[in-house]
Amino acid sequence: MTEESQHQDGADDLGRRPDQRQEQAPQAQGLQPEARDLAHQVSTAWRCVREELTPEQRIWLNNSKPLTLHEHTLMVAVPSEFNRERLETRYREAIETVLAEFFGQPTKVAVIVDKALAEQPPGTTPDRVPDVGVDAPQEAPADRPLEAPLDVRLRPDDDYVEPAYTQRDFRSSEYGPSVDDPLNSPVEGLLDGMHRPDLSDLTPAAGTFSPSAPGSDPYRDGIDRESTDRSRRDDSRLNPKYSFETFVIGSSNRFAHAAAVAVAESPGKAYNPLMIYGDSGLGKTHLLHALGHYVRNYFSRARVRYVSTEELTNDFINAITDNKTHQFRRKYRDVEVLLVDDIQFLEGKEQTQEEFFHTFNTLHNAQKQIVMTSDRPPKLLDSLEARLRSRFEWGLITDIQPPDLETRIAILRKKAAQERLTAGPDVLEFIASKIQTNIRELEGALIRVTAFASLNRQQVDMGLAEVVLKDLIPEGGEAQITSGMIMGQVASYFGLSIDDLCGQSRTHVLVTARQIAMYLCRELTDLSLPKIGQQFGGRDHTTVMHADRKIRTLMGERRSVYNQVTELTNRIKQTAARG
Ligand SMILES: Nc1ncnc2c1ncn2[C@@H]1O[C@H](COP(=O)(O)OP(=O)(O)OP(=O)(O)O)[C@@H](O)[C@H]1O
Repeated sequence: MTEESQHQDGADDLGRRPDQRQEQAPQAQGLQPEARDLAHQVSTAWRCVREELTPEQRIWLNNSKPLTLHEHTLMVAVPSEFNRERLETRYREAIETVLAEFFGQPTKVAVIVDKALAEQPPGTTPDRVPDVGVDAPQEAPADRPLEAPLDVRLRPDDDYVEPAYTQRDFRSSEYGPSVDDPLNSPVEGLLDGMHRPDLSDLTPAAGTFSPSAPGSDPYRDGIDRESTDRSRRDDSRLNPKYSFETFVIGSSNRFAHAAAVAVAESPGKAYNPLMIYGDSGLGKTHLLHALGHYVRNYFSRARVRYVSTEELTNDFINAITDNKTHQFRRKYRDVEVLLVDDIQFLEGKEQTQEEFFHTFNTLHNAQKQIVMTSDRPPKLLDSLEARLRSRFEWGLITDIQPPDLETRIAILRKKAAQERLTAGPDVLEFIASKIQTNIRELEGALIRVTAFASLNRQQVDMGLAEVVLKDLIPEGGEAQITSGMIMGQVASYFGLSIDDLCGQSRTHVLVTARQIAMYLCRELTDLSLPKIGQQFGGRDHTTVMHADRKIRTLMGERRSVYNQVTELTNRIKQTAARG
């Protein structure tokens, strides 16, 4: 669904009815009409809020800036955590009442902190979206404060604006995990990729990255040291490569990213739960891990747990079988942040739903943060209990859409730099133009191209990229590929049976064939790691992850593996195309 797609009732994705869309912003220059319209709506809505609030309420809006409207949520930046808390706890209702009236339907307000706004004298921040070139109507001058609420800028908590992307931050035992703790020491890859991302015009609000002040860490005090240490010894199972620094922001994921940052800055306080939904391979898991890293790095004592829904279900089944439900509950309830991936897999699992319902309530009541991802918005999770679905809608729901061409190029550029792959801008653009809907496939294509060049000791140029991608993308578009197809083709290619692939034998040929099959399942299907593991004789998701990484590496090192993978990909795609 694109931003401008239409709903049956004629409203677009922003919830605007046709009559509302007629009210165009006057003479906005340099933007597409839709963007101008949106910019105008957002700034006018925020101006209405200002006008409707009482003077005491209004002073808390000084130096605020409306950013964007996404579905039924208006996102606004304010200069400090203090302002944000005020707006959220005291004035949210008043603001949302005005917004509902303005947009003609319930509209939420989502507040993030941009400390750069504090540098502007109160009243100078325009109530307009930050797009250059929007010729929004003149704003009414902001009210002068009756008292100076923004003196909060002088509080030590809010003074702290350490740049977020320095190695020192992550080594610092003050803001981050202790360096003595081997599990918490800076992780390989995290520091490698620790440059400021090239966000340029893709950045929503630089200030959203400012970490909270050390003194504002709600988890520094009051948490039993022993339980904290115990939990930090526990692996929170976050992939070090999935951080905010390595996440490229574009219009397709800007809101989801900003929401994730807002939650990471104030776990349990900002939006609870946060639900990120979207199709496969668009970065939901990446954002979930990034949020987890951020919390672990900046709230030194917060316990973060990441789990896929399939593992959660397996864990629960094991807990019942082994009579260990007590341990299960502690594992998932004694945390400050619970990250649950692919919650759609709870569908049809009634007992796990029941247990998760109680876990959710316990965490939510204790103001512990819950973040979930799904392939659909909660209201489309048909086979989920209504009480769970409605709880998933309590907080903030945001989607991720397929990235546009510029974002795809930026992702490839970042990936190439991260993995030290050499490919010119024309090649990156070519790959990005060919693969449009799945970022995992986009990355896979880059790896294929660079691996082929490395094996043949050739430059990565357009000719080479065309040859490699021609094999990868069959004429006539994508056909549905299943794990069964992949396993069948791999088994017959290596002269094995499917039982062999799923069995326990560890002969060299079998291990390679099994790993290639797992890699291809990851690359060519939407199956999650645990689901792939299940198909291969109930193996753990970490085995699949290992296979995926190993084959990616071997493809660049061994011609035989590269050829096998390429040949198999062709055969599988041809089989799928034949139906
Ligand atoms: N905006 C982005 N910037 C950089 N890399 C990205 C971005 N979005 C996705 N990726 C990369 O694309 C790959 C797939 O992303 P991820 O696994 O997070 O997708 P997903 O939406 O969770 O998919 P699934 O639903 O299949 O689990 C990952 O390697 C991730 O790092």
